[in-house]
Amino acid sequence: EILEAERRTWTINNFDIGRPLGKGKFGRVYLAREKKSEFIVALKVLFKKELMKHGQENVLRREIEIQARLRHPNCLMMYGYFYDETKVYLILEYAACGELFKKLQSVGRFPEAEALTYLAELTDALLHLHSKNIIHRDIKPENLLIGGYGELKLADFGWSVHSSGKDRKTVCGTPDYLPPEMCKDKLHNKSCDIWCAGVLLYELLVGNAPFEGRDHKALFENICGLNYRIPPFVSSSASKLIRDMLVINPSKRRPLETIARDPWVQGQRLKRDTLII
Ligand SMILES: Clc1ccc(CN2CCN(c3c(Br)cnc4[nH]c(-c5ccc(CN6CCOCC6)cc5)nc34)CC2)cc1
Repeated sequence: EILEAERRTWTINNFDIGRPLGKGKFGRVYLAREKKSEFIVALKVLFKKELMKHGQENVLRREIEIQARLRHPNCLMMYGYFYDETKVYLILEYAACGELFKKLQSVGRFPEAEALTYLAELTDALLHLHSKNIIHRDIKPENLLIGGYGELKLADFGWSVHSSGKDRKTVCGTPDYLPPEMCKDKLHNKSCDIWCAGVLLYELLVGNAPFEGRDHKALFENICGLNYRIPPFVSSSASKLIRDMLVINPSKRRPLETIARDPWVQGQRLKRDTLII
């Protein structure tokens, strides 16, 4: 019944508010329960004043319009939204196992099968977005959540955009993850998500991002010069996959379709049939 609620107007009184799940620049996310259905959600509360002060209104507008269109097991659902005079509220799916980067921090780096399972799930989510002509553009561990079955959930579509064929210009994303074309002349398209998925795979397997630099200039030089090393503990198959995605020329990057269908990747995928309590 929460889905039929899309047409309903929600207010904060429909929810019991639980513990805070995290704080962001423009607001907070709370665990919450819809009173009638007792359905558990994550309620993202954003302060209008803060959003206006930093000109983030259209980032939020895009996040809402894009997330409302997505229905995929590896994309965090948005069930609805509402606002009052000071705040905007997004009613989001609750990912029971938290944030991927927190898990990465606590384990250091993931075993290959787990890292490749996350990559395969991210690829499935990105193929869903690309099928709707949406580029995410800001893939990084901070924007990836883990659902109750341990599955990856792509979240935070604030920087996503419709890529209706013509290339985009807005520079966005996280410096470590920026593809070369976004560091240089800023024209980019869907293949920037392939680069970011490659940076993510590296970070999940190694524990830190491939490109570093004491400042943005040094970082961009390393990105555009493809200056990174893959440590010896990474298998040759995983190394080859990383090298096939971290390619300067966007059109030469390995297409996501072939990654999702790669027999070795499929063979590594963990089963996601046990709820993690
Ligand atoms: Cl405005 C803003 C405010 C905060 C943030 C940062 N996070 C963004 C993601 N948030 C969550 C969303 Br959206 C949806 N489902 C979630 N589920 C969780 C979550 C779930 C469980 C935990 C508890 N950990 C689970 C793993 O084991 C250790 C304990 C921690 C976080 N966070 C979110 C939490 C806050 C981003 C933007």
